[in-house]
Amino acid sequence: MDRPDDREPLVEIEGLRKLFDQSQGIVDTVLGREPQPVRAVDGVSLDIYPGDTVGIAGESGCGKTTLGKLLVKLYEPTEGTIRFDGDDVTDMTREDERQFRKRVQMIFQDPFESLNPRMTVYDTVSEPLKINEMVDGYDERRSRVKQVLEDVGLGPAEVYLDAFPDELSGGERQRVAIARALVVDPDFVVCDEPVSMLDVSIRAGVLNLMQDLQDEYDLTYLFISHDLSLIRYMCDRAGIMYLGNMVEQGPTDDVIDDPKHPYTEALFDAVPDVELGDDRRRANATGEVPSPRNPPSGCRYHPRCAHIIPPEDWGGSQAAFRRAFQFKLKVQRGELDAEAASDDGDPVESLVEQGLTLDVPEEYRSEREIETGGHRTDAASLDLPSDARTALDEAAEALLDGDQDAAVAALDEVVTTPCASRKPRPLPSGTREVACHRYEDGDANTGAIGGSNGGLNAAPAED
Ligand SMILES: Nc1ncnc2c1ncn2[C@@H]1O[C@H](COP(=O)(O)OP(=O)(O)OP(=O)(O)O)[C@@H](O)[C@H]1O
Repeated sequence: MDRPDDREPLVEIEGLRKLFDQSQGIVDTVLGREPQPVRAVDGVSLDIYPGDTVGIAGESGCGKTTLGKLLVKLYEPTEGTIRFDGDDVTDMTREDERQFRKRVQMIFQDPFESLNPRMTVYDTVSEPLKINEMVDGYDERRSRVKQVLEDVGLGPAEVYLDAFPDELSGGERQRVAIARALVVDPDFVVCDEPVSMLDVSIRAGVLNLMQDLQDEYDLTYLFISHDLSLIRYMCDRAGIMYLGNMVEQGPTDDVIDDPKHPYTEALFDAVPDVELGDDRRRANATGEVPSPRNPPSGCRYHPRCAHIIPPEDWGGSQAAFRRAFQFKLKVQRGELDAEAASDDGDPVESLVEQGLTLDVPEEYRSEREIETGGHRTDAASLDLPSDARTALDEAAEALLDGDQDAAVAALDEVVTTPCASRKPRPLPSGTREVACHRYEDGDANTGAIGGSNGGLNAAPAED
């Protein structure tokens, strides 16, 4: 993979995991099920180089904030290592940890929550200096605080020193939070959605300020954001997370302009202000994000993936396989309505049609899908191979008999995917690293698992 240069990384993350134990819900308790931990971060590796701005993007709940908090040691990892400037962060002496806490800071999304309402701006910004015993005496401390306030655009500083947070605007409050982070002259700052709570009209000003401060204070940034246009604007490198995994990482422009992982493609499709145009709608995710307590086997993304890989002996197109796989998922989840189908002329046909329909979540719908209420209704024209069609019919008949297990068993021989059997390793592909079975031979168009593509090449993804 393309590396910025031959410098040593400032932050090295390897195999990082954070599982949160959660108390059981009532259903689990009644059914006597073992509580499942939330797999918030589940095997992330990433290097961050000095002076870089790295962006982490992904849907809500994919583990971005947890990753950020692990990096500043607000959480201890369940597994894996974080090295900062060569030192293992999880195994530090008290003195090393004191130094680390000075060198690494975090700016949070909500300046209303991150600032103590009972502390003045001076007290807020000077507190880290006192805790870290960094400057001698009141005069020096006051002059340092004033300098940082001016640096973050709160000048003249005298106007702000005695103000309380509720006397400030949202933008001013976030600048105070930035000043508090910078007053100890850190090397690495994790910025978790730093402008998302601010009025749109002032966001650019705060981001530009953060860019200026990066030069002035010689900072390395990790930006966490839903906002892909912000990631594009601020970050040299981008990492895309899905259900606790890093699915793709590399130079930001490459990741955005030529996404390789199907999830990255879907994510950019969903963002109107990254102007990709309709011809870039190469992949759409289907369904909702699964629970991180019980993530899918193999590739976490496979149940929603537009490029899911058919088995080697699949006789139809990839598009047809994807529909058949959606059918199987709906059978497994008990989502097919056999009762409604029974009222139709041909209940088997009706149930098969129901199962083959892709349900596209609102944020991913194209104009055509919005018109059809999020369903793609051209299931009848699919080139399903005859053995698959037979399996689907058998499954539908079993469902109509009320036998879900038999329905799943009917599909198990024919509708299988290598994507569900093994988790893909992040591997270099061009300028980046991609964790997708389609790239295990280096390029999506030259093969798939085992060297044969099972019909993958011949079949472009559905649009
Ligand atoms: N302290 C915690 N205890 C239990 N579960 C947690 C805790 N913190 C986060 N989680 C869970 O871990 C998963 C990842 O959460 P996280 O906040 O890291 O995601 P995120 O990508 O930052 O989401 P968002 O963009 O909504 O902030 C979620 O399912 C969340 O509910």
